[in-house]
Amino acid sequence: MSAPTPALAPHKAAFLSSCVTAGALKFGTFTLKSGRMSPYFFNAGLFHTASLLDSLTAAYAATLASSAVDFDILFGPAYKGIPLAAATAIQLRVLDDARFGGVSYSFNRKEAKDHGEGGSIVGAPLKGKRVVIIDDVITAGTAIREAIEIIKREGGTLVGIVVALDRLEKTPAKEGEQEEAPRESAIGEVRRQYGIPVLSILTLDDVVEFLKGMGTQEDVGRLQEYRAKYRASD
Ligand SMILES: O=P(O)(O)OC[C@H]1O[C@H](OP(=O)(O)OP(=O)(O)O)[C@H](O)[C@@H]1O
Ligand SMILES: O=C(O)c1cc(=O)[nH]c(=O)[nH]1
Repeated sequence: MSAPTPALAPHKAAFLSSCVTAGALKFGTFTLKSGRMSPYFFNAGLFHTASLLDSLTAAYAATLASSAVDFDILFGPAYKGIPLAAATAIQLRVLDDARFGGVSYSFNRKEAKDHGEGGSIVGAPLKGKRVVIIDDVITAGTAIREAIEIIKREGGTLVGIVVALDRLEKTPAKEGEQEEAPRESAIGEVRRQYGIPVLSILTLDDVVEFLKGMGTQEDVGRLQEYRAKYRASD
């Protein structure tokens, strides 16, 4: 294996290296939630050691802190968003206690609890609060739209979204649309529809650049082919 390509910003190359250490970025053939077949897959669940979770959530915190988004609560959609939101809240406080010491986290249950405290929200109540969603990946946008509905229903105001990876891919074809026709990404749709920033630590372009320095010709070729086929118009 050779060193990462110099075209990447150092913090992105460092994060990609920890993806490789965690085994969280895989190349092969994967079925996505949307049903699309992808030659790569990002599994945030594999950042499960203290040091890997530290490096992943430090990258979320740095991305959010360098933006102008003002917020009260980090919301992590079940399941993978849960540890990401909680650990990012700690990272933000470590980064700047005066600015972020009062930040809370919150998440949903996939099934509502019918005993004890009951309900489907754990952590900070969202009512009247400015909420940032912290999740791993947005592809077709199904998961993020569910999270947005929960925040609305609970009376919170969505002010931003941060994901680890922007796959830069167009939404699946709706009825009557041709699969090959140009379309916006789910991230682009959400940005436009809600007028909020959707930030990412990495994009597919970064993964391709990184792989050029680390991977096989075959994997690079398959990623480039996939990107050409599914790249969004925005
Ligand atoms: O944009 P989409 O097409 O919806 O796909 C992306 C989402 O799918 C996965 O979550 P999943 O619902 O599988 O839940 P998990 O966090 O429990 O793995 C992934 O963690 C993203 O959140
Ligand atoms: O689209 C998905 O389902 C998806 C893609 C990906 O790279 N990682 C993930 O957890 N889900």
